[in-house]
Amino acid sequence: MRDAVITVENLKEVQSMLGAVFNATQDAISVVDKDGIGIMINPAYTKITGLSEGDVLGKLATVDIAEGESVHMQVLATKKPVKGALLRVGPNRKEVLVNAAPIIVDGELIGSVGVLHDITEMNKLSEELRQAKQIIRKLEAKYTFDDIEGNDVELQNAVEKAKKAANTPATVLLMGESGTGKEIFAHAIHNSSERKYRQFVRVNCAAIPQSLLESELFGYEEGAFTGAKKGGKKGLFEEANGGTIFLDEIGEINVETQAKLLRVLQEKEIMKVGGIKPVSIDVRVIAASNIDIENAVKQGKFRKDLYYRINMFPIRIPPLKERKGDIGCLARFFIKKFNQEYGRNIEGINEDALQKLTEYQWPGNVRELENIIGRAIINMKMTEKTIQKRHLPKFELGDEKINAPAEVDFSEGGTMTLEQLTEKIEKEYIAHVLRLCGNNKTQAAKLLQISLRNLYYKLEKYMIE
Ligand SMILES: Nc1ncnc2c1ncn2[C@@H]1O[C@H](COP(=O)(O)OP(=O)(O)OP(=O)(O)O)[C@@H](O)[C@H]1O
Repeated sequence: MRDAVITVENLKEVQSMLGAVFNATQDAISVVDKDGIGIMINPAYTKITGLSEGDVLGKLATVDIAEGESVHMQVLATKKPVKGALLRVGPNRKEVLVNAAPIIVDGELIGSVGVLHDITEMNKLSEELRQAKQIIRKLEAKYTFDDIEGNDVELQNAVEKAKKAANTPATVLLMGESGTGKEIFAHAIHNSSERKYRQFVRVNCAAIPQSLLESELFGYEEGAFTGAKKGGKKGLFEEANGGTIFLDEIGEINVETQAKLLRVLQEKEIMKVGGIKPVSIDVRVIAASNIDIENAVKQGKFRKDLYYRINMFPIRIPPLKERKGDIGCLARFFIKKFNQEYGRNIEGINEDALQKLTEYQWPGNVRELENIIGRAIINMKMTEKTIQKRHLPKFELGDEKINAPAEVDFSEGGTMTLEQLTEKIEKEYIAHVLRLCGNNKTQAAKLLQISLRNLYYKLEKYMIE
């Protein structure tokens, strides 16, 4: 008898504790009986859904649903819990995340309990996050057509073509030597297209090792290969969904990945590595190449069908040596830019210096001219206001010999292994050749007689900028 009293007292205690939790929790709770008829709700339920006890108790579980399927009814039908269902409830169509579980007593189903979490705040925050990301993305694709300097007729034709392309969903192929401004064009096309508030993703196809390229571009499923991340990985195409993907150095993609890329362009869907279900995507592709892809097609290195696909809207950007008339305005443009960056007040460049710039062949194109102007300004005294010939650094191919052996100092003999010494010389020589080519990597690779991909590999290995 005494034991029974204690149990009853405990039961009361437990009951009032549960009641307190039930009433105090910020999440809405609703309980229905085995027939799906509402029997209990807590105050948070009314606060979130706007429905009072009178609206739901004694009524079928579907009464509070504005959009979606009743989770209570699913639980009662299956006797299994339901997790993470998204529903809209009540007259205000509040968006909630619902978890529900069956109530089973002595093996018998007697009802279902549901917990509804208000996700309006979470949605508001994710929307704010999305907008913040958009702004960052916009900053990422930072150039517009106004940033493309130059009056040359062929360059202006290219700009006009790019503006037209921007208004269409067409795949664009930008062709031009290294440093001619392909990336600025890609940014500008994206920024004046209807996708401008979405992601712009740049991929340097030559800088990603062949073995990783496919999984980087298309992603992979969990367990696709040894070392694959748990949960798999999104590919760059998926990252760019809704926006633009800029495939730089597209000529460097291997033939197998070319086949996959062709499929993406044709079917507008990607297949992850190790995946079985294609994923639909909506991405505008801008490809760029500084090699002659038509030639690569003839040599069997690039798929003809892919070439036709990407060559729908070809735009050729002329090298600087073909538009020397633009050197003056570009030089002045970069002076202005460096004045701001370095806090200087350089007023211009004189005729002699300009003449020297015009005589040069500019293998590194506009990028090289930008570097030369930057270095000239660094060479100038604070009191000097005009760039003169003597301020220009050595930049003519031929001023230094490409094959000049690197200076090797053996005084520290014995402190380096042969491998370390070989690497040291290799690093210096690559940096030297790159400088001579005005940072034109394609030309440097050609002179070094290594592939562009191998050059990228070595640049990363030796951390050469
Ligand atoms: N017409 C231009 N007006 C102003 N700046 C330019 C122009 N063309 C190129 N530049 C500048 O030159 C540099 C190189 O341009 P960009 O990176 O777009 O060249 P790229 O053709 O993509 O080179 P790569 O093939 O090596 O990637 C950038 O700093 C860019 O701002």
